[in-house]
Amino acid sequence: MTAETIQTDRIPEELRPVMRAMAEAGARLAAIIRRGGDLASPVGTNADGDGQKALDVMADDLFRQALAGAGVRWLASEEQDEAVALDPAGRLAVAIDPLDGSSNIDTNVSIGTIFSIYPAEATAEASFLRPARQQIGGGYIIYGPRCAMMVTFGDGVQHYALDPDSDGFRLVTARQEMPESALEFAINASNYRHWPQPIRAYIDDCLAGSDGPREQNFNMRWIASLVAETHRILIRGGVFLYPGDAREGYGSGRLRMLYECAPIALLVEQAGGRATDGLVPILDQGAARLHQRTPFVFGSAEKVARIAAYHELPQTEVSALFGHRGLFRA
Ligand SMILES: O=P(O)(O)OC[C@H]1O[C@](O)(COP(=O)(O)O)[C@@H](O)[C@@H]1O
Ligand SMILES: [Mg+2]
Ligand SMILES: [Mg+2]
Repeated sequence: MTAETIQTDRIPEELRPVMRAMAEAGARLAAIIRRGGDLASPVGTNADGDGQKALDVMADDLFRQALAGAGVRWLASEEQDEAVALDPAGRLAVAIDPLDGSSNIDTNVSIGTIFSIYPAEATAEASFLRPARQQIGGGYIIYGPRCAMMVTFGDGVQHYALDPDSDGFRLVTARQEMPESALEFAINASNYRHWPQPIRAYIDDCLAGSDGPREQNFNMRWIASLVAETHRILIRGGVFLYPGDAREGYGSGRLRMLYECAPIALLVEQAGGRATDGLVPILDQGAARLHQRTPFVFGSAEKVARIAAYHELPQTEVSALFGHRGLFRA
C-alpha cells in the first residue's frame, strides 16, 4: 500500500498508529470479501461455542497481525478465549469483533468489523473489564456496497469511506449526527414468543401502527449484521433491539458487551442517540468477563427512552391491551 491507509488529520496523534493498522487490515479484508470464494465454510468453534467460518478466522489473523506493530499491549477478540499480549511497551488495549454478521458471509450482505480502544493497564483484565465510558475510541468498518468506517475518539463521530483508487480511508463527514427520529425499528421478530413482556408490549404498539396507541405506522428492518443495522440507524435514525429472552443461553441476549455493544454505544451517544440494556446506559456498565453478553437497545434518544419507560411500567399495565396504555398515546 503506497498512500496513507487512512486520512489522519482528525485522529488524535497517539491513536494514529492503531488507526492506520485498523484501516490497513480493513482494506485487505474488503479486498478478500470482494474477491469471494469459499469464505463461509465452517472451520471450528470459538470461546463461546459459536461456530467459526473461514472468514472469521482470516479476519482475526489479519487484524492481529496488523495491530502487532501499532502500540497495542493487549488484544481481546471474539475469536480468542483469552486476551493476548502483543507489545509489552504498547499503551493501548484493543477489543475486536473481527467479523460481525457471520451468518451473512455467503449471501453477499453487508458484514463488518467492530473495535474498541482503551488505555492499556498492567493486566488484560484491568484493561478490558472496566466501565465502557472509559473507552478512548470505538468504531466499525462496514464491508457493504461501499466500504466505510465510522469512528469516535470522544468528540463526535467521523465517517470515512475506502477510496478504491488509493485503497485508503478518506473522511466523508467530520461529525456524523443521528436523525432525532425515524419510523423504523429493527428486531429479530422470530423470537417474539421468548421476549420479556416490556419488549413484546413495545413491539405490539409499533405493529398496531395507526390503529394503536402510537397512532402512526412503523417500518421494520432486520439484516442480522449489527454493523449494518448500526450504519443504517446512524444515517437514517430508528431503533435496534436485541433483548434477553427465554431461550436457553439467551438470558442476556446475544451480543457481547466488550467488543460489540460498548463501541457501538460510544458511537451512538457521540452521534446524539442513546444505548442501553433496555433500561441502564451501556456506557455506565462494563464487562465482568471478556465474552459477557448483554441485552442491547440503541438508536434515536426518544425511542430508547420510550423503551426504558415500558420496562418501568407496572406489569398489569404492560400486560393490558395496548389500547389501554394511555401513557403512550400521541
Ligand atoms: O441471528 P440473530 O439471532 O438474529 O443474530 C444476529 C446478530 O448476531 C450477530 O451476527 C452476532 O455477531 P457475530 O456474527 O460477530 O457473531 C450480529 O451481527 C447480529 O446483530
Ligand atoms: Mg458480532
Ligand atoms: Mg464476529
